[in-house]
Amino acid sequence: MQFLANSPSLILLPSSNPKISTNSYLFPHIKATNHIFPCFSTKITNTQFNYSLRAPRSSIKSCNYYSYKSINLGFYGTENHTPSKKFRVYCVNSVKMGFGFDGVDRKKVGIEDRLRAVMNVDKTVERESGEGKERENYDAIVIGSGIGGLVAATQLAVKGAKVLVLEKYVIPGGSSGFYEKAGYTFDVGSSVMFGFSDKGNLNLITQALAAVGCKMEVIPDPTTVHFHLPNNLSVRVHREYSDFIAELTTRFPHEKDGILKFYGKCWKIFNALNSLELKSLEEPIYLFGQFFQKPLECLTLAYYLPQNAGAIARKYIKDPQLLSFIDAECFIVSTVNAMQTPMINASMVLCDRHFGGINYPVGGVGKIAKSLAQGLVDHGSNILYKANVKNIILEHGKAVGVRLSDGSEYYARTIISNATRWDTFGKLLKAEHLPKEEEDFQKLYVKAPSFLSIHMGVKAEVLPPDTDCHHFVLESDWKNLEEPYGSIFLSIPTILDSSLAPSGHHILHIFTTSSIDDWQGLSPSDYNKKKELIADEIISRLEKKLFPGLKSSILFKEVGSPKTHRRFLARDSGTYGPMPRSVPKGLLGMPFNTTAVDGLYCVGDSCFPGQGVIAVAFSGIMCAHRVAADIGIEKSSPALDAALLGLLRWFRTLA
Ligand SMILES: NC(=O)c1ccc[n+]([C@@H]2O[C@H](COP(=O)([O-])OP(=O)(O)OC[C@H]3O[C@@H](n4cnc5c(N)ncnc54)[C@H](O)[C@@H]3O)[C@@H](O)[C@H]2O)c1
Ligand SMILES: CC(C)=CCC/C(C)=C/C=C/C(C)=C/C=C/C(C)=C/C=C/C=C(C)/C=C/C=C(C)/C=C/C=C(\C)CCC=C(C)C
Repeated sequence: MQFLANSPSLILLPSSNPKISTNSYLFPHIKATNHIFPCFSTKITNTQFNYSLRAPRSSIKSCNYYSYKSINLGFYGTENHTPSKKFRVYCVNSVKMGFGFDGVDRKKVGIEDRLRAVMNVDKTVERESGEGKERENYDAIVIGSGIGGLVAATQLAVKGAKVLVLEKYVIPGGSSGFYEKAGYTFDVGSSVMFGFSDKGNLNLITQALAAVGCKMEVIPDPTTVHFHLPNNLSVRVHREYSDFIAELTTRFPHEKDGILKFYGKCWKIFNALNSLELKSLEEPIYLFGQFFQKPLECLTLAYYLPQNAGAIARKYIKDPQLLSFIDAECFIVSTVNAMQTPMINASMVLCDRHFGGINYPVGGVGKIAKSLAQGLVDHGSNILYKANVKNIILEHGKAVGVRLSDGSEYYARTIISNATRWDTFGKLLKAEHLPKEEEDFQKLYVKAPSFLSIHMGVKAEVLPPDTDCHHFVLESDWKNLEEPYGSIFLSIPTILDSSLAPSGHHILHIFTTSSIDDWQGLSPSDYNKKKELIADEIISRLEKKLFPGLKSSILFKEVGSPKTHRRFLARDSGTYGPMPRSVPKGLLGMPFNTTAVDGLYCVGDSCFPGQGVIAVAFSGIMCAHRVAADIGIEKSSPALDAALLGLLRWFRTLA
C-alpha cells in the first residue's frame, strides 16, 4: 500500500468490535483492523445521509455520514458478516486528488471508485473543481444518465471498461426519473414500459438490468392504454392480442380483414426483430453474422427499414376513422401520425405490448434508473451528480474529454453524449464544428414539441371501479390529434402500485403536447398564471370526459411547462425527442451512434431508432457494442468497419 503514503486518506476503524473483519470483496487489499485507503476527493456538504453501498458481492448495506468526519457502515447479515457491525471512517485529509495512481493496478483504482459510489442518488455531494486532470483514465465518459446513457455505461462496465457518467441533475434517469413530494412518488415521464418482460430478445430493459445483476419486481398492466376518441370511439388495448383484435373488430366489423392484415404485418416484423440478438448495426462482424444466421429475418427488416406504418395501413384499410385510430396508436409513441412513424418502430410497440406485455416496476419507473446507476457502481465504474458538462474537449479533431461548468476537466478514450443531438452539437461542441452528417440530421428531423405536465394527488373515490392505468383522450375532432393541447395523455400508476401514494389517494399524471414558444417572454407571475389556467382547462376536459368531480378531489397539484422540462431534463426547448420534418423514409435517415467527430458517440433518442425508453435502451446497447469494439474489448475489423460505416453513411443520404 505504498501508494497510500502520500495520499489523502480515509482511515477505517472498527468502531466497537475490534475483531470485525473488513469486507474482503469491497476492500480486497485491506487485511488489518485499522484500514487506510485513498480518499475520494469530495466535500460532504450535508451532515446526515443514508447511503446504499451495494457492491455485487459486498455485504455492505448502508453507510451513514454522521458528521463531516465520520461514516458508519452497516452490513448485511451473510454467512461471513454479522449484521449491523459498524466501522468508523475518518476523513483524515480532504485534499483534492486526481484519478489514477502511478503503479497502482485497476483493482486498486476500482476501490477508490467504489468509495466514490457513496455519492449515491439520495445525497448531495459536491465535487471540488480542478480534480480529475489525469489523462485517459477512463475508457468512456458518458454525458447524462438518461436510460440511453445508463444502458451504454452499464453495458460497457460489464464488458470490463471503466466508465464515468456525468449527470447534471441530482438523480439518474432524465425523462425516466422520479420525484417525491407530499408522500407521492411521481414518474417524471410516461409509465408505459415496453421491453420489460421476461420473454424473448426484445425485453431490453429487463436485459439491461440483468446485465448488472438486477431483477425488478413488476406488475403486469392488463390494458396498455384505453383510447377515448372522437365519435365516442372507445378502444381498450388489452394485454391479450386476441381480446384487443376482438374489441377493434367489434368497432370496425367491415374492416376485420384489413385489421388482421395490418397487425399481421406488424407481427411479421416483430418476430424478425425478436429472433435477432440485438447489438450494434454499425459493427460489421456482428451484422454480417446475423445476416448469415438469420437471412430471412434480416432481409425482412431491411425491406421494412425505409417504410412507414401509415402507408402500409393504407394498403389494407380504407375506413378513415380506423386509419385515424392507427394514427392515434402511432402518435402516443412517436408524437407524429402513422404516415410519419417508421414501420419497424410501430411494429415493435404494437406487438411487444401483447408479446411481453406492459409491466410496471414496483416502486415506480425511477427505480429502473436507480438500479442501473447502482449496478454501474457495483461494476467498478462511477457516476457523479451535479456534474454539468459545458464542453466536449477536442484535440486534433478528436473528442478526448469534457469540461464541467465548475471548470473541472475529465478525460477518456471515448466520449458518449446522452444529451440530444441539438444540445451535443449546438452547445457542447461549438457551432463551427457542426459536421455535414449533423446538418443532414437537422434537415430530416426537427425537435418534437415538449409537454405541459400536471402531477396530481387525488382522493381515490373519484375514480370509477375498474379504471385503467393509461388513457389517451381526444374528444371531438381527429384534426386536433397533433395540435398543441389537442389530446391528453393520462397515467394513473397507483392503479397498479398503490405504494406510490398515501393510502386512499391516487396519482394522476396528465400531459399534453406544448411548444416552448408558447411560454417565452412571460413575467414570472404571468408564467405561473398561464400554467394554472392551462392546467385548469385540461383538468376540466378530463372531468367532463372521464371523472366527474375530479377538481374537487384534488389534494396535490404541480404543473410543469416546456421550460420545466428544459430546465430539469437539459433538453433543448424541452423537446420530447426528434420527429421527422416531413414523411421520412422509415428509419433510414436516423443516425446510429458514431458521429463525424472521432472519439465522440451519441446515445439516446436522437439516435436510431428514436424516441421511447426501450428505443433508447437499444441505442445504449448498440453504442456500448460499437465503443467496445473501438477500444479493443470486443472483436473488430478496421477494414470492414470503414466499409460498413461508409455504406451506412451513403444509405442515410437516400433518406
Ligand atoms: N418526456 C417524457 O415524458 C418522457 C418520459 C419517459 C420517457 N421518455 C423517453 O425517454 C427518452 C429520452 O431518453 P434519453 O436516454 O435519450 O435521455 P434523457 O433526456 O432521458 O436523459 C438525458 C440525461 O442527460 C442529462 N444531461 C443532458 N445534458 C447534460 C450535460 N450537459 N451535462 C450533464 N448531464 C446532462 C440530463 O440531465 C438527463 O438526465 C425520450 O425519447 C422518451 O421516449 C420521455
Ligand atoms: C444495418 C441496416 C441498415 C440494415 C440491416 C437490416 C437489419 C438487420 C435491421 C435491423 C433493425 C433493428 C434491429 C431495429 C430495431 C429496432 C427497435 C428495437 C425499435 C424499437 C422501437 C421502440 C419504440 C419506438 C418505443 C417507443 C415507446 C414510446 C415512445 C413509449 C411512450 C409511451 C407513451 C408516451 C405512453 C403514452 C402514455 C399514455 C398515458 C397513453
